[in-house]
Amino acid sequence: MSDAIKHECGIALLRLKKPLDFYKQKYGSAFYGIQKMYLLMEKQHNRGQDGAGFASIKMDVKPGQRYISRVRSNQQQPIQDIFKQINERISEELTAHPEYNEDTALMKSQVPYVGEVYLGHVRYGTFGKNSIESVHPFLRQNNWMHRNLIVAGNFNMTNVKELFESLVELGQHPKELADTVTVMEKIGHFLDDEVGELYQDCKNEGLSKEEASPVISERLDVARILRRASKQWDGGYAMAGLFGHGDSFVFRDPAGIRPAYYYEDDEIAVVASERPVIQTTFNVPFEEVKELEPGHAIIIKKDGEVSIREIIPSVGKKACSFERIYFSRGSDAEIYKERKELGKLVLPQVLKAIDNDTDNSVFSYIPNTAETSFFGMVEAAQDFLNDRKNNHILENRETLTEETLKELLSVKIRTEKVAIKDAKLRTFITEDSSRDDLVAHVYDVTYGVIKPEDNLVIIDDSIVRGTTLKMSIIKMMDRLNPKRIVVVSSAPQIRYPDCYGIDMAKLEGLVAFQAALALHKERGTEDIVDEVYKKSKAQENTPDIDVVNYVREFYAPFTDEEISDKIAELLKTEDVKADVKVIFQSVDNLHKACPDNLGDWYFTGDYPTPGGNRVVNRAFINFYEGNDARAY
Ligand SMILES: NC(=O)CC[C@H](N)C(=O)O
Repeated sequence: MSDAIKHECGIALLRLKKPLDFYKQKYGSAFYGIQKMYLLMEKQHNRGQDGAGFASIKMDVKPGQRYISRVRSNQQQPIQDIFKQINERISEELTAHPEYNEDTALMKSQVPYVGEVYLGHVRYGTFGKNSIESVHPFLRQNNWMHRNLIVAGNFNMTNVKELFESLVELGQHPKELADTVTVMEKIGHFLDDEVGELYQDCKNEGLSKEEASPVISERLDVARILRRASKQWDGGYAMAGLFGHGDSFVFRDPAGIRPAYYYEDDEIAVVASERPVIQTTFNVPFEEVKELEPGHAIIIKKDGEVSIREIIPSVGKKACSFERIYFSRGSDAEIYKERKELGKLVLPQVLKAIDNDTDNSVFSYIPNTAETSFFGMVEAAQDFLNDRKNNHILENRETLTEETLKELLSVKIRTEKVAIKDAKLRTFITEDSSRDDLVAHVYDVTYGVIKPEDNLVIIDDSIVRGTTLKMSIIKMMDRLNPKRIVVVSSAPQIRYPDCYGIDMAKLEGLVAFQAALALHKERGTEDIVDEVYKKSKAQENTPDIDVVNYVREFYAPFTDEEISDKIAELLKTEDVKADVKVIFQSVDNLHKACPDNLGDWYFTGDYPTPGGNRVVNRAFINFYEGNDARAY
């Protein structure tokens, strides 16, 4: 990915089902859980680097003992930072009290972070700022154990403002507008309600208040709380939560937009945003890590019982395809295959752009996420070349000599590592032209591998704004003097904003949008732009369910190729000598390659929740009115 998009978040929930001593005996450490959490989080660091947080719960402690620990950071290396803090704190205790090492129960009662239930989070914000207050997990404290709630999520709701207002209507006074607080308070409200009802039952059964507490924990119906809390949620989410007494859950939205995977055996239950993270941390095979179904929650009760419950009926799975294209680590067995397939499926268009001249073409990629699709593209190019060789041999069967055959077989697909990502260069000079020169050097190139008659084919996983392509990559490639630069996107054109957890909420930033706008200007069809605005404006107060995505009409007059060609024009600065072409995957091929992740709203405008249409509507109004704001 050459464009930096802040996106995603990662969650990790771990429940140790056995007493801590078990892990000490079997794995040699009472810190087993903390170490595994470190791995689960570090191996998801791709999902969030603005902040990281960790919370743990000790079960069955005596009144007066601390049982919830939490640490959060928004420092440069947030995961490292929180584990450094945890480590220092634990070391302090153990240095002062070496006897804890011998007694796990004592250690648990005295040393922070040592517990049975853990929740970790890595964050890229999609709402609000990057202050430490916005870093998950969020904590809602209470003197009743089961009313304590800790929440972290990979999510974005399209209707946070309405959710916030409905809390106010309930008589609440939320102390922040952070979306996570809003969601947490919703759960908290119904938790309180549930506890109230259960207490009434206990009272009717003749239990004292003290006796009622553990019974309430046991009977707490987490699925019911989630069902009631999520009634008005419109968005993509994998919400994770812990209750003070030890119950925990992860709940996935009814379209399965955000991912969640889990694994369970008799020692642990674990949930994470990506499958291979669980595979590698606990050394379990692919098949044993399950995907949480859309609209379902995994609920882990304090007694260790794990259940998968339907919370909201699924509206049809529309899992985010961007997870497959770019966000998730490519070490997932399926994702790896899918990315290769994306590279393979885009090749016919590439061949067209280079007039089938593979002999005078060098294939390369933008590091690192496009590497896998590059392998797929090259394998397909090799197949193409082999076919050509076959045909040639069959046609010239009579005249072939050993020498000509040898020569023929020596022809290969030329692949090179051309683009190199350099360390972030600080733009210390603010004067425009010097700054542009520095920006150009964000990528560097390998010299000496391109001939002047060559096509240089370079694949990227996707093109969002195109800024780095324009300001750096294409300029640097041009220094190698190729005849033509073909930029290939393994994903289709990004035309619409995201509102489900990727921070891509403004239309005017998208290069496909800029291209369509330029085409309207060029062809004098700006009345369509005005028309789309008028229609958008007219439905500003329409209920979400009835809002129509009129932004489609903005793109409708143009073919995909016309937009691609215009993008190429926009990305080619005056100084660039080579011919520049840009190629995008088709949406059909995307679905072919990633058949289980059909969520494609950023490419097609088909939003899987009603709130999506409101967001795209608002995004267009924002663009037209020059309002530089997120559309949710
Ligand atoms: N990327 C995400 O999932 C972000 C989570 C949440 N919306 C936040 O901004 O904190």
